Amino acid sequence: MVATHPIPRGTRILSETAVITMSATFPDFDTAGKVVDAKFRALPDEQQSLFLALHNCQHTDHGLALAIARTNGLPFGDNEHGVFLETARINHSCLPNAHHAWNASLGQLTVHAVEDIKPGEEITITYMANTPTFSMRQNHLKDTFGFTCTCKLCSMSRSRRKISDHSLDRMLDIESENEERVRWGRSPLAMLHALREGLRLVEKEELGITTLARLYRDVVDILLANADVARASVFAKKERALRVVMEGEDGTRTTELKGVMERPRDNMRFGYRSWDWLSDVSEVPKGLEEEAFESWLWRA
Ligand SMILES: C[S@@+](CC[C@H](N)C(=O)[O-])C[C@H]1O[C@@H](n2cnc3c(N)ncnc32)[C@H](O)[C@@H]1O
Repeated sequence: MVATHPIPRGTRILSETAVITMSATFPDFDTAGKVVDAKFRALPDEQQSLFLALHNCQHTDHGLALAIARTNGLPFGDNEHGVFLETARINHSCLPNAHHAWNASLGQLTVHAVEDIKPGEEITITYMANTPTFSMRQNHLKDTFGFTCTCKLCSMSRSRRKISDHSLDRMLDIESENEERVRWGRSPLAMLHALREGLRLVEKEELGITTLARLYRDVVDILLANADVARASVFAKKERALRVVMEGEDGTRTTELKGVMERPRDNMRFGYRSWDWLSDVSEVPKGLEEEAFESWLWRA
C-alpha cells in the first residue's frame, strides 16, 4: 500500500470491519479450517473475490480459507483475530510509519500514520508484538510470513546492528524480568526503574512510538496498581499524547487514559497490588526544575 498524497502524522488512514473473525485460541487446525471455510462461504460474492485475492504463505492442508486467514489475520479486541481486507494489503516494517489498533467504540480496526508520509512512500505496520533482535525478527518473519525483512532497522550496517541488538536484547530482558516481578507481585520500584531504562533505550535507538507507548502503558499500570495516582496521572498524559497519534481521540486506550487522568481512582487497576504509594493528583509538584521533577516522577 503506497501513499498517493502527503499523509500528516496522526491521520486516520483507514478504519474497517473484519470480514472474517476467529478466536485466537482455536481448538485444532481441522476445526479452525472448517469454521473459517463456513464463514468464507457465507460472505457476499464480491468479498469472497477480494478475500481470495489476498496473499497466502501458509500450507493449505486445512483449506485455503484458513491459510489466507492465517497469512492476513490481525489480533484485535480481547482474544480474536480478524481479516480486514484493506489493512491486509499493508506490508511489514520493524520501524513502521503506521499503526493499527482495535477501536472498540467503532467496532473497527483503525490505521493511523505515526510519521509524516510522503507521496510514493510505502505505508507499513509491524506484524510483531514487540521488537526483538535482528536474527529473532528475521527468523520469525521468514517462518511465519515467508519473507526476508529489509526495513530500515534490518538493513543497518553490521556494526550499527550490533549496538542496536545489544539495546533490543536488554529491552527483552527488562520486559521478561518485569513479567516475573508482576507474576510474583514483587518490587514495583525495580519495575519502575527498569522501565525508565527501557524508555531511555527506546529513545536512544529511535525505536518508535509503538514501543514508547507500550512502555508508558506498563508505567501507568504499575503506578495505578500501587495507588500512586499523582504519578500515574502524569504518565497517563504522556501516553495519551502518543495514543492520540496512534489511535485517534476516540481510540480505546486513548479514552481509557482520559479516565485515568480525570478519575484515576475509578480505574479497575487502582490499588489492586498495594496502597503503599497512595497519593493524590493534587500532590503533583509544581514549579520544580526538570531534573528535580524527573527525580520525583521516577521515585529516583
Ligand atoms: C498480509 S500480506 C501483506 C500484503 C501483501 N504484500 C499483498 O500484496 O497483498 C503479508 C505478506 O506480504 C509480504 N510482505 C509483507 N511485508 C513484507 C516486507 N517487509 N518485505 C517483503 N514482503 C513482505 C509477505 O509475502 C507476507 O507474507
